[in-house]
Amino acid sequence: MSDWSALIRDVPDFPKPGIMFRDITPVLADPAAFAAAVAAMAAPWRATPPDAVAGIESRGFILGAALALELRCGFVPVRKPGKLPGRTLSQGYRLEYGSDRLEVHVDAVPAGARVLVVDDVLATGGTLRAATELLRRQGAQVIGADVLVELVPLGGRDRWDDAAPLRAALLM
Ligand SMILES: O=P(O)(O)OC[C@H]1O[C@H](OP(=O)(O)OP(=O)(O)O)[C@H](O)[C@@H]1O
Ligand SMILES: Nc1ncnc2[nH]cnc12
Repeated sequence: MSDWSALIRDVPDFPKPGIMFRDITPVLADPAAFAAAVAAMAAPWRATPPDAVAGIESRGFILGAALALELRCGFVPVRKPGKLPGRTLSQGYRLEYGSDRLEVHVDAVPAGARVLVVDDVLATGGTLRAATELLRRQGAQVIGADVLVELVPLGGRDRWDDAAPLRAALLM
């Protein structure tokens, strides 16, 4: 299996001074590494796959869509404001280097559908928390969350604090 994690590149002071940015684009650019990374994310969910993967814009779209194909389920976009054409629900949040809002279509999934929330990086945890609350407000049953990389010192897992499991393919 490819050591995809060795391809993650550290970029200091991006997007702001003091932030060490973990850049996953070299993993995505390498076919064997990309496939191995998605397989690692899929492994915990293969036995009981979700009805849908909800990917968080924008890096969560790349991994979430690949994971949905791998797990043979649907894909739901959780988007930044003003991008979805239908009626939406909206939720504000703070992340490691700023604040933003997320939106989801009111009819994104049927009530009670089993949804897995997916993103590339768990940092302070605000993004994943907001996406999960938004999907629950929409009527989804969030069965868990799945990230490629968990930045352990930033404490996102404490913020998660949820009965649904949070899986990370790599701890840094
Ligand atoms: O755990 P947190 O502190 O909330 O941070 C994690 C979030 O930060 C990044 O998203 P960003 O908003 O930079 O968007 P992008 O995917 O469009 O680059 C990353 O893709 C996660 O979604
Ligand atoms: N340090 C970091 N590297 C990459 N993505 C991030 N999202 C939030 N913090 C991040």
